[in-house]
Amino acid sequence: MTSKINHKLTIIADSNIAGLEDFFNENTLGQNTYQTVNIIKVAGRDINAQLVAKLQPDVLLIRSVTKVDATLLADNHSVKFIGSATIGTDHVDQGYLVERNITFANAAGCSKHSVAQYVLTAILTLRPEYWQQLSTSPTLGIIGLGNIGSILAQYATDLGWQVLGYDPLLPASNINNASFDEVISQSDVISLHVPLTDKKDSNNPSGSDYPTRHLINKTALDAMPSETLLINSARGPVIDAAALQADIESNERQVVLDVFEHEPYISEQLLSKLAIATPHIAGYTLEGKLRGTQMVYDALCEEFAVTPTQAMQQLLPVNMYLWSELKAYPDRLIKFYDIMQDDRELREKVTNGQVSGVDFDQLRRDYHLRREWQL
Ligand SMILES: NC(=O)c1ccc[n+]([C@@H]2O[C@H](COP(=O)([O-])OP(=O)(O)OC[C@H]3O[C@@H](n4cnc5c(N)ncnc54)[C@H](O)[C@@H]3O)[C@@H](O)[C@H]2O)c1
Ligand SMILES: O=C(O)[C@H](O)[C@H](O)COP(=O)(O)O
Repeated sequence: MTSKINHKLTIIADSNIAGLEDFFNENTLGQNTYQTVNIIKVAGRDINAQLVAKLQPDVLLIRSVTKVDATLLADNHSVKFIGSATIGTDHVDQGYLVERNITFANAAGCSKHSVAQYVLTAILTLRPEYWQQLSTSPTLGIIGLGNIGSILAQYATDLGWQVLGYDPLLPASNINNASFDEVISQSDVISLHVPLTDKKDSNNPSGSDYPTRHLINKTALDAMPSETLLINSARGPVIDAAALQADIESNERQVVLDVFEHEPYISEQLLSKLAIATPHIAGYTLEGKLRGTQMVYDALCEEFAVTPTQAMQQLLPVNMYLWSELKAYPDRLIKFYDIMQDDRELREKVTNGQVSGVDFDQLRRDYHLRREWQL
């Protein structure tokens, strides 16, 4: 950024970002740098080209529902920093931001424990016998072994489960130990932890040689034993929803979805077939969201050469949720996280054959943030 000294900093921020006022104000961004910090809080889906052109902000702070690309920034030449307080970045055209010399930061790994604990809760709610499988331990298939997948593998190993992992972009390891086909055909449970990517080609140079859109398609579902529990807390389009619906109808498969191909809309036809359904809240713990804000704040301070002065620990109430306690007393799971309450609240929103986008967003906006289990 050319001039670090300014008299006013304008930030447009997604109102669903936790701790906005605590992290972004005159004191936390350096008293000598900015005399005023003006935060305009907006619903993420309402951060659009017209607003960005009208307000000419210096900074955008977003979450996954704001698409950042040439359309959003066509008539704006003031933004110098964009932070997404999320892990996923599929909503951001990062190549375009490089062309525009706009610094981008996301919050890699911020909610890795939250999502892994969500997956464990779903599995153990549906299959409590897995707590202490004395005879044969269950096999957990994990597709994508980055921050979340690898943490989930640690929890699974801690419970004595077998892990079959597949990640073509990482070297073989004690968890990256199987082919895609082996995970699909030999797992009792399969959990998806990949980014949403499309095929790399001349039109999409930033794509992937291992695209994940519709990674789980009819072919994969046909090769999956009908008793295999399938869980998606990555991105909805990683699973072909039409193929999934047909698969559940013919195989009666147990499926858990926290993300949906046509999010924020969910058809009742699909919803009624799911064992557990939640409105994209797997990462929604107080720790996970505040850690996301912290990481974006730290990146903004680095951009402005300002020493960070706000730490999330100061914002966290006492946390009594211990993984060691839950392992010792599995029947306390519902007190740690009652996932079926989230499921019920989503299903109660069905009107006229679907969950509307407005209701889906309201559930996420008003979600009572869980607490992340402490190790
Ligand atoms: N539901 C939620 O609330 C929630 C919360 C956080 C993240 N997410 C989603 O989960 C995704 C994963 O998060 P993460 O922190 O583990 O990301 P990460 O980038 O740390 O790990 C993703 C892993 O997927 C691997 N991968 C990429 N393409 C693959 C393929 N075709 N097959 C197998 N593996 C492949 C990568 O090599 C990488 O190791 C995010 O991109 C985000 O979309 C969802
Ligand atoms: O990518 C992530 O971090 C998660 O999917 C996160 O939940 C994004 O959802 P958002 O709250 O941004 O809508």
